[in-house]
Amino acid sequence: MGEQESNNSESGGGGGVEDMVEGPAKENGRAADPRLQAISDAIRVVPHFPKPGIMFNDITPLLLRPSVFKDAVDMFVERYRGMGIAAVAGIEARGFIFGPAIALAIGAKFIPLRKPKKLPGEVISETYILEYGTDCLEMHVGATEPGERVVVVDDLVATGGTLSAAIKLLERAGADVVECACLIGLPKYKNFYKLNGIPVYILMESRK
Ligand SMILES: O=P(O)(O)OC[C@H]1O[C@H](OP(=O)(O)OP(=O)(O)O)[C@H](O)[C@@H]1O
Ligand SMILES: Nc1ncnc2[nH]cnc12
Repeated sequence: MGEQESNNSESGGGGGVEDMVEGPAKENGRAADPRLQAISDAIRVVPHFPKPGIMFNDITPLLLRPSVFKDAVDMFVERYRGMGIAAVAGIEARGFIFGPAIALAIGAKFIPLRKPKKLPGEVISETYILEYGTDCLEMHVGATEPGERVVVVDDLVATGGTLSAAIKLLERAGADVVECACLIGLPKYKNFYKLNGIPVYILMESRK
């Protein structure tokens, strides 16, 4: 089993606030999408989890409300349907909750980007720095073909390190990463995203 590794601890290079796509709350100056309030209300902010000082955005209450969960998925489906997206790449673990539903609805395949030593086949790897530690993502060799249009899905972007690692994995395999999509963006980091020029679309900023 081969493994190719690359380290993005110096951040992805390029990027910055211009990579941020305004979410539906502000898009084109229109009124906020009426579904957003219930989505926002269903996200619980837990102080000091998993470490002191971290305000943890917990999406599990949203999953307990099927109509609100569906609205969140639908908002991404409405954005990406008809855009020639061949694959949705979901980031373990919480990108696995939203990504497959979006992929099925737009007729795309789903690519799991997993934490180390979970995928049984040949993988490529990227290490990255988190708000509260370091981690690594892996993807099966052959999961995507050169030139395929891919959207990366996760629940939340904080520093952008995880999305940056995902973009690098996909681009190393020749994919055309169109956009990253998250429910939540942490505003304290939004000027610092390093995502190699790939836009990040968020439904909302964290309330705290
Ligand atoms: O923008 P960043 O600073 O990289 O942080 C965002 C990432 O952190 C969280 O996952 P986490 O690493 O906690 O893993 P988990 O979903 O397995 O709990 C979240 O689901 C994102 O994947
Ligand atoms: N504040 C936060 N809440 C939930 N997930 C996170 N991942 C990184 N920072 C996070």
